[in-house]
This record gives sequence, structure tokens and C-alpha cells, in this order.
Amino acid sequence: MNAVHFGAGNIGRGFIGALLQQAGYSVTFVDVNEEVINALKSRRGYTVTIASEEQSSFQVDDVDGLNSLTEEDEVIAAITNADLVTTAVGPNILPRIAPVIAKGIEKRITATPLNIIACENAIRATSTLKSYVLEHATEVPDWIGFADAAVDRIVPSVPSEDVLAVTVEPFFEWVVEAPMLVGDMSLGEAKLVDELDPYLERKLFTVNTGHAAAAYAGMKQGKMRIVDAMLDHDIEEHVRGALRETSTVLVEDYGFDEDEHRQYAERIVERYKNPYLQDTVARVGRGPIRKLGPNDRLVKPAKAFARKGNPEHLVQAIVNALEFYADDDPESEQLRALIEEHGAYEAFLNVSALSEDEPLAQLVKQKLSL
Ligand SMILES: NC(=O)c1ccc[n+]([C@@H]2O[C@H](COP(=O)([O-])OP(=O)(O)OC[C@H]3O[C@@H](n4cnc5c(N)ncnc54)[C@H](O)[C@@H]3O)[C@@H](O)[C@H]2O)c1
Ligand SMILES: O=P(O)(O)OC[C@@H](O)[C@@H](O)[C@H](O)[C@H](O)CO
Repeated sequence: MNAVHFGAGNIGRGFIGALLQQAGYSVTFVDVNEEVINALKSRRGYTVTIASEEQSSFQVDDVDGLNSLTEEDEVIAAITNADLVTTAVGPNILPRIAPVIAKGIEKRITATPLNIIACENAIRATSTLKSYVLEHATEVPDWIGFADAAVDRIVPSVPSEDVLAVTVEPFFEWVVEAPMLVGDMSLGEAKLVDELDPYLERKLFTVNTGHAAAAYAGMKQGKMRIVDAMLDHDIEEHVRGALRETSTVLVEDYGFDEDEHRQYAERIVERYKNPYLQDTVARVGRGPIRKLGPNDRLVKPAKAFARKGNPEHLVQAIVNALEFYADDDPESEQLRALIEEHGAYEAFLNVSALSEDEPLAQLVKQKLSL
């Protein structure tokens, strides 16, 4: 089986590529990072280390690399022969890779199944990718499946002399919406479910909301790493508070059992505290404009909660996000420029697409004026 995976970054190498290789796929990574692609081409494998006391590691082999910028014909040929296309490039990059995916689909002569799964932290990223592909393809035949998914594994950026080495937390979960898959395909350790929304929202509004709250509060308090932020009692309480608020919304929307959901959130707090994970507040907070978007981890649950009460921790996390800045994060630069030009409240309304009469808008305005 052949898989083409766009994005040979942390989650691509550390989770999706590794899982697919273990499931029996030959994985071709496609990336714009020349150093990473050249290393994949020459070494055809890399090492994944598990961030735990044992520091065990495993080898991923039978992989290859193609440069997204200079090897378009080869990428199209790889898609033409693939059983599976996956992505982990970041939601904002999906429109850029859609044209080449459309060309690969058009070149497939035989009606053999191809599944496409975007593994991005966003609500229904595969459906979003499909809409971009449809802008470039004359048609998408029904033997091409676009399946949405939720992806959970903390994979930090760990500086290393080996550009392919990657460190991952022990926990992982890849949940894929089975009815959207075509053909008789295997996805190894992925969990196939009939209804994805509860898994997707539970993950984004727990793992990623708490993570963002820790990163933005941590940055404000001068912490470098998530684990340092979580060692600060006030930040830990803030993170737990944000998770209580999203829990209220999730339990109400999806009818999760309250106790089970509390345990789910508790396990996540413990994951943030993993002392073997060198994850930084800069990585976790990156892309504050995306993270303050209307359907993302802060605004969507806060907006729902605010219609009935005051989600004070989520509001605080939103205000902290507006102050976030990291040198290598263009979105934090853009957000700063927006705030300088229009003020923090107008900038927030702009990026969250929230109308002024939403209770959340008023709560953020009040918090900003304190
Ligand atoms: N790291 C995690 O803990 C984690 C966990 C779950 C989901 N995710 C999601 O996975 C996605 C990727 O995250 P990451 O942490 O791996 O980021 P990353 O920055 O490590 O990797 C992204 C990769 O995409 C590549 N890329 C950029 N433009 C490209 C293009 N046009 N064509 C091909 N490749 C391109 C980059 O060079 C980079 O190697 C994001 O949507 C993220 O939210 C990350
Ligand atoms: O990847 P982002 O920028 O959407 O979010 C940062 C982290 O919260 C995220 O990468 C988590 O580590 C991951 O979602 C865990 O499954």
C-alpha cells in the first residue's frame, strides 16, 4: 500500500507517518523543507523517541521524500499511485496543496479507491481540503473518499542535530470518520467511528483549549516550556478552570457522562505535565489569529458558555492570546499590527468574527478595560 503524506514535520514524522508505516504502507513525505526531504531521500528512515522515563525509541523505515516546490510532477505521480493521501501541514497551508492533489486525482486512470485524510487541528479539515480541491478539479469521482479525522498526540519541536529525529508523548489517538472512507482499506491503529463530531470537538475543546490556556498564561509569566507553566499553581488552576468551562459546553452538547469526561480532562492535564516533553509555550501558542478564530479552541466554547454565564478562564485565555508574541510566528506579528492599528477589542472582533451583541464580546471588552 502506498501513502503520500504532506508535511514531514512533528506530527507527520512522529505520528501519522510512523503509524502508517507500521500499518504496512510505504510512505512518501512531501514537504517544502529541503533539508528534511533530502535526508528522507538519502536515509529512507528515522528514529522516533518516546518522551517517558525509559526514553525508548523505534525506527520508521520504508519512507521517501519529495520536494513540494521543485518536484511537482513526481508528487502528482505519487498521488496517482497512492491508496491514501494524508496531510499535517497546518490548516492555513491546505489551499496551497489542493491544486497538486487535484492534479493527482485527475491523472488516476483506473477507478481504484483513494482516501484523503487531513490531520490538522481544526473542525473537519478534510472537508475544508475537499472544498479547495474542488476549486481545481473538474470532478471528484465517488471512488475518492474524503474522511474527516481527529488527531491527538503531543509532538513538540525538539532541537536536534538529526533533522529527522522526533520525540513524541506516549499517548496517541487518531479517530477517522469511517462512513466517508472508500474501498477496503486498513488504517492500522487508527480508531474508525461512525460519528466523528463528539470526538473532534472533545479533543479540540479539551486538549487544545487547555494547551492554549497554558501557553498564553505561560508566555505572559515568562515561562519557556508548557511543563514550567503547569508547575505554576495559578496557571494550573487557570487551565483547569478553562477545562471546566469547556466541559460544561461539551457535556451539554454531546451528553458525555460527567465523571468520564472529568477523568478524560484530568488525563490531559497530566499529559501537559509530562517532564520528558520539551514542549514550548511558543509552539503551543503559535498562530493566535487561527486560534482566536470563530470555530477554534477558545472562541467557540467560550461563545456557547457566555450565552448562559461568564466563562472567566476562557475570557482570560482570549485576552492572554491577544498579547501573545513569538519571534518566528508571523501570525503573532500580524495580530500585533492589527492591535496597534485598531485596538485590542476591534482586533478581537475582527479575528473572531464575533458580533458586538454576543455576550462573549462584551465580556472580553470588560476584561480588556481592567
Ligand atoms: N505537533 C502536534 O502536537 C500536533 C498534534 C496534532 C495535530 N497537529 C496538527 O498537525 C499539523 C502540523 O503540525 P506540526 O506540529 O507537525 O507542525 P510542523 O510545523 O512541525 O510541520 C508542518 C510541516 O508542513 C510543512 N509544509 C509547509 N508548507 C508546505 C507545503 N506547501 N507543502 C508541503 N509541506 C509543507 C512544513 O515545512 C513542516 O515540515 C497542524 O495542523 C497541527 O495543528 C499537531
Ligand atoms: O498544533 P496547533 O498549533 O493547532 O496547537 C498546538 C498544540 O496544542 C497541538 O499541536 C497539540 O500538541 C496537539 O493537538 C496534541 O494532540
